[in-house]
Amino acid sequence: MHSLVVESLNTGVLLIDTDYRLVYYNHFMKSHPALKKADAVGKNLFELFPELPVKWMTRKLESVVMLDSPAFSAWEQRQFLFQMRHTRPITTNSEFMAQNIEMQPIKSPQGKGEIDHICIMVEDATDVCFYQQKLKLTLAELERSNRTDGLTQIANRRYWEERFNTAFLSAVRYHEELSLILFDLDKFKLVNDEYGHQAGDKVLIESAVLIQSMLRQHDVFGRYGGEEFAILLPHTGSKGAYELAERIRQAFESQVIQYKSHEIKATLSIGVVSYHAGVRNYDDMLTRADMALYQSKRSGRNKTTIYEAG
Ligand SMILES: Nc1nc2c(ncn2[C@@H]2O[C@H](COP(=O)(O)OP(=O)(O)OP(=O)(O)O)[C@@H](O)[C@H]2O)c(=O)[nH]1
Repeated sequence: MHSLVVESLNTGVLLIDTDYRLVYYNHFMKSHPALKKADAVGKNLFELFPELPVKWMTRKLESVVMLDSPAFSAWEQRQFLFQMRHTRPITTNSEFMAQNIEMQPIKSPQGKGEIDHICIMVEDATDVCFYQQKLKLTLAELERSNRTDGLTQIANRRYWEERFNTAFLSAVRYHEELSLILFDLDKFKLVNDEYGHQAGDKVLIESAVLIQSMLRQHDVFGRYGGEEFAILLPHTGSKGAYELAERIRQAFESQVIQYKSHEIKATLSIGVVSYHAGVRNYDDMLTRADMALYQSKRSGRNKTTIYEAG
């Protein structure tokens, strides 16, 4: 009767002796290729299952016998010990069953009161593993979309400001160089009025792609407002920032955006500011970049102005 119950379990059960020879395995374990043949009983565990991590598992099994206490292996650390295909109708990142394993010391009734066997239980954790992976991916995607501007797919204002704040504190603390480029599309209202809002959107999207391609990995490019963008340049002084701003302005000026039968051209007005002792705080730096940008607009647009103190 007992063996019938163990046979029908939806958990794998293996019984081995203290020389690691297989004594018994239940029906669940028969889906393992090594146990498909009838002559597995009596064979050494590690010969039967070459996928087992011998050193690690021997240590575990020794401790089960020596300490008379169970040992475990969770799928989070080792996805499986026994390489068995899972039978779930779901797509996971592995064709193999995720397993939680428990190794229990056994004193057989006919023995001398010492531990003479170890029972290894194999629980199928594929479902949990699958849903955890899915949750992890969903959370990562949520985090990404929380910091991304929906139209241009670059950093949104909140995330950009967060990064700017951190970079600013680091520049103050470690006396690092830090620059900021703020820019705004010129007469963008006319683009919308002349070609429609969708055309305007396309200009914003393609402009973001063009500019992103000109930046370094550590630069943080964000959409600051409607047609206003900001680039944070860590470890960059005013000369480097100005040169990059000019490169961007010129590339932008030469860019032609195709929308239906229209060829749309646009220009940028840019303000550049670099961190130096006179800058009191984060807002101060932004205000100065904004003043430089305004100066570019006032002096005819399609210009780069670097903020000069005084
Ligand atoms: N298509 C589109 N237009 C936007 C978006 N966000 C802001 N705008 C438009 O950008 C225009 C900004 O206009 P203004 O602030 O007057 O500035 P401007 O026309 O660029 O003129 P200057 O900045 O003075 O050169 C407005 O028409 C907004 O509707 C957007 O996501 N998509």
